[in-house]
Amino acid sequence: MLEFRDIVTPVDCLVTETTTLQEAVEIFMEKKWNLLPVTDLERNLLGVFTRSGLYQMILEGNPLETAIQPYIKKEARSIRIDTPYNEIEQAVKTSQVGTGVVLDEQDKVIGLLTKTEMVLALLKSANTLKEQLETILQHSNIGVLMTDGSQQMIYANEAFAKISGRTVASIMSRKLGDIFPGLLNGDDMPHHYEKFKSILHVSSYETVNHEEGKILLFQDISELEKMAEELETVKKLKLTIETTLEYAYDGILMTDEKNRITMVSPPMLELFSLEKNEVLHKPVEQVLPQLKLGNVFQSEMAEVSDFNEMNGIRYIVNRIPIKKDGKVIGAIGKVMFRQLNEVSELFKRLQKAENKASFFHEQLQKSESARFTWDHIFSKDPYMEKLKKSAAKAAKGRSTVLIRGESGTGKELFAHAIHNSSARSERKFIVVNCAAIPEDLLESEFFGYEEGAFTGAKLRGKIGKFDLANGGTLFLDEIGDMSLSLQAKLLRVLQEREFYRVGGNVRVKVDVRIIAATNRNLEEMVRQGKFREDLYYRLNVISLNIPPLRDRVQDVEYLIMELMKELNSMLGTSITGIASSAKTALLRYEWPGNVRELRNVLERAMTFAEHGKIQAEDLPDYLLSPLTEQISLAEDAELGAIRKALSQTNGNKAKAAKLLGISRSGLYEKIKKYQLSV
Ligand SMILES: Nc1ncnc2c1ncn2[C@@H]1O[C@H](COP(=O)(O)OP(=O)(O)OP(=O)(O)O)[C@@H](O)[C@H]1O
Repeated sequence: MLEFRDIVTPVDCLVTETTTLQEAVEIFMEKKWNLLPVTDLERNLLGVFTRSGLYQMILEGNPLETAIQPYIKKEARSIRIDTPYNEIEQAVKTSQVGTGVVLDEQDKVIGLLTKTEMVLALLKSANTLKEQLETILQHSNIGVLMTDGSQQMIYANEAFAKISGRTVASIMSRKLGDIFPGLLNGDDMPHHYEKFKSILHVSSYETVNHEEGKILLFQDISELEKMAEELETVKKLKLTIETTLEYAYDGILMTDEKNRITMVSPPMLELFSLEKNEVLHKPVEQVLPQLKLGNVFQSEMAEVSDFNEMNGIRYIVNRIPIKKDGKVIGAIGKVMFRQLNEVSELFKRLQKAENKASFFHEQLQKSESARFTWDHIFSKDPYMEKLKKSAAKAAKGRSTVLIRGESGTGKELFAHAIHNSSARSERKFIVVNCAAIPEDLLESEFFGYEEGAFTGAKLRGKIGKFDLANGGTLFLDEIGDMSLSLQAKLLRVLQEREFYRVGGNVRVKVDVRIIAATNRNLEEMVRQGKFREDLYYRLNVISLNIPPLRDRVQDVEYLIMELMKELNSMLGTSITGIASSAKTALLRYEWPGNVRELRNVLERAMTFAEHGKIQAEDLPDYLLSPLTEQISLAEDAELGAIRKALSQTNGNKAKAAKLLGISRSGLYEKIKKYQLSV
């Protein structure tokens, strides 16, 4: 910007009232000025001595040593140096006089301002401006064309030459319409000029001849298009990442160079119970400090955390730095928890299976001895307590014991306890499940066989269960399933305390205590001729009838607690609680499979239970919508009466039907309807 100071001609000589004509002539000759400012000795302006004053002094014949004082013009035009430049420009344009005196801020004379100097200065500044503009235009990416009033090209820059594919020289000195026909369509609005892949801005200016010249600016948009394409690619990439995050199985979040969250996946929000708008653009340290994602900004290395826990869900964090040119510009935090749960669930199951295997291995070691005592038979039911007491008393003698009761009520448990509290507890306890052994093998199972007993077979002899149990106890489970012929042989052993091995003719003496068990109605079988009456009386010396679990209401709750303790040690679990909804379902259920079923249900639930408590959903579905729920009040009463009748008659359906006053087939129908296990 042009400064006023730059165009002032400094006055370096002192002209006062006493300056002589000679001195004045000499100064005029040297300085070529039109006037001399006249001051006092402090350079305060007193007036001006002009060239015409000088000529007048000479013409009037003043001698050269005459002082100029009488010819000084008092009304001198002066301008302060701090006057703004545009005001000066205006003042010079309108002033009648060609030269003004310039005063400094203290009104002392410092110089002169002439119109010539002003014009020269303006010309110089215009030139500078032109040069600056040309430099800008030459280096600009915008193509520039300029015409005069007759559309004659007067300027084209390199950028335009590049855009149009011509040289500057070939463009210049030609008419615009000749080389670029149709370039000016009369519309001055910026528009897309397809031929040069540019946006064209056309503007008009007034030439020195007052004609309308044109300035055309071409903005190359091929670069812009490339950037737009890149932007589109970036946008697509962002969308891909966002979609991936949306459906990611793990919790994932990304941060920028200031570790502020830029993207986050729904599982991450779900795990930490957060909303997207609570975390987005926030520093990770503020909203999810537990991820410790800031670590990777220091270490610049990916790392994996130890196990952490959130609301009982275990998770691990993968921290990954995002690097650009060796600098960390962000981080990715990946939280794995879903697979972990599955893996740890499988791991848990494996552990439980291993515990179970070792438990059964231990049990196997003890298989030929009675494992259970009275303490293993859990009950709070007064009748059961009485039953245990009488069984314990009976155990002391050597009489045969017959244990009755539905499947899973604990008959075998009683047999074990009887043996263990008998005088034979140190001897063997042998179990034979009469229903599980094929009919044709039962005899040899019981009595064994001699070597070579079977024709053609080079079989070595086999020791039978009676031999094995000698001195101890033989538990005959499911005695009601034994064939009549074997019943006869069994009866003989019981009576004579001796037997013959299969294929043998030597009498073998044995001292075996028999405990038999069945869930069948032996009396009915005797009546039907399916069970020998004499054997029935022989076995039924001491009879223990174990009531079903549904008739021992208080036992259900007690058994749940005791069995849970036992199962915990067997499965290696630490399930101690049970949700009330689950408990209600267990208490409401009818338990057709008795304690065995209850035990199985608990074992399954404890395998599935998380966080130390059995929930309703850990129970099998059939337990949650029990049949009883669908039974009306009247049916409820009917069911109760049938159960009572059956238990009073020891499961004898004929007697029970009589008691109920209905036909036997009617009773069978009801049993089917209520799915009673008898
Ligand atoms: N009172 C009880 N206390 C603890 N566990 C019991 C009790 N009654 C039964 N059980 C358990 O229930 C399961 C079935 O018991 P057990 O085998 O003695 O029944 P069972 O009447 O002999 O059955 P089945 O007639 O089908 O042979 C066993 O796991 C046993 O430990």
